Amino acid sequence: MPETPPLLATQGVTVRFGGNTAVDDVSLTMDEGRITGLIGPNGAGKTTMFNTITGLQRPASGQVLLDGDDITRLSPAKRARRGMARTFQRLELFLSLSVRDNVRVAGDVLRATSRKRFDLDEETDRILERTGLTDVAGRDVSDIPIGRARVVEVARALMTSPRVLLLDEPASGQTERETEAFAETLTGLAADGLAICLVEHDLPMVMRLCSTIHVLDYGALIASGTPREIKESPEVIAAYIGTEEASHA
Ligand SMILES: Nc1ncnc2c1ncn2[C@@H]1O[C@H](COP(=O)(O)OP(=O)(O)OP(=O)(O)O)[C@@H](O)[C@H]1O
Repeated sequence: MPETPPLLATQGVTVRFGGNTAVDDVSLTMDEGRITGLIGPNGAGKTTMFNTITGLQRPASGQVLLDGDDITRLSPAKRARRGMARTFQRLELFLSLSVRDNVRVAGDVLRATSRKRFDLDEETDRILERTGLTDVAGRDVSDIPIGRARVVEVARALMTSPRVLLLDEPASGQTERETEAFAETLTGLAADGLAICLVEHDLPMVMRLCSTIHVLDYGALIASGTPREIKESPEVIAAYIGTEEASHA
């Protein structure tokens, strides 16, 4: 029996900006039903990896595979249609719209551009409930704490019914309590089968939620493993965990 390929994989991905190698020969995987961490110091190449996986950045070499299919040349829109969704480090929300409308509009776009048929209001309510946003649904995004606005971004990404969800520093700006609730939401989403990839400087959160963690340093993958393996890796301690940077995490 042939082995089932990971839901998402990169193979030997290299990205260069002029003479600077931002990502250097990186191979990693993400599986359905799991939260995978992608960590490393500032400038290590995490966002560039997300951009390459979602199609915003063309790699100099290497492949991105979804279900084992090479999607390296597909546009971001085609990848989205195949089940990829992401959030950005900077909030990309409509500040003067309500939380509900910010989420609803993503479903509206999906209905207009795909053959998917669903009740938009029902689906919006379901996602708001799923992400714990029902209590602020009617408020303008500009009027809620930034930590909860980050969850609105996630809710919006969920409206496209993704199979892979890439989150770029989703907990930044969250209070401890918000992070606690958010972590529970992510665990629930993964339990439903979603593959989640988390770029996050909050190391305790990453260690608690992720089954596998990939560590980048200066563009190179220096370790991949369970939280325990990562915590004990001499390379990771030297490059990241042992540095002052990690003490801010
Ligand atoms: N569009 C670009 N043009 C030139 N260099 C870039 C570009 N985007 C990223 N870089 C460089 O590539 C390297 C990796 O950057 P990237 O933003 O992927 O790191 P990161 O791990 O996401 O960092 P952070 O934790 O600060 O978000 C850095 O040296 C960065 O300066």
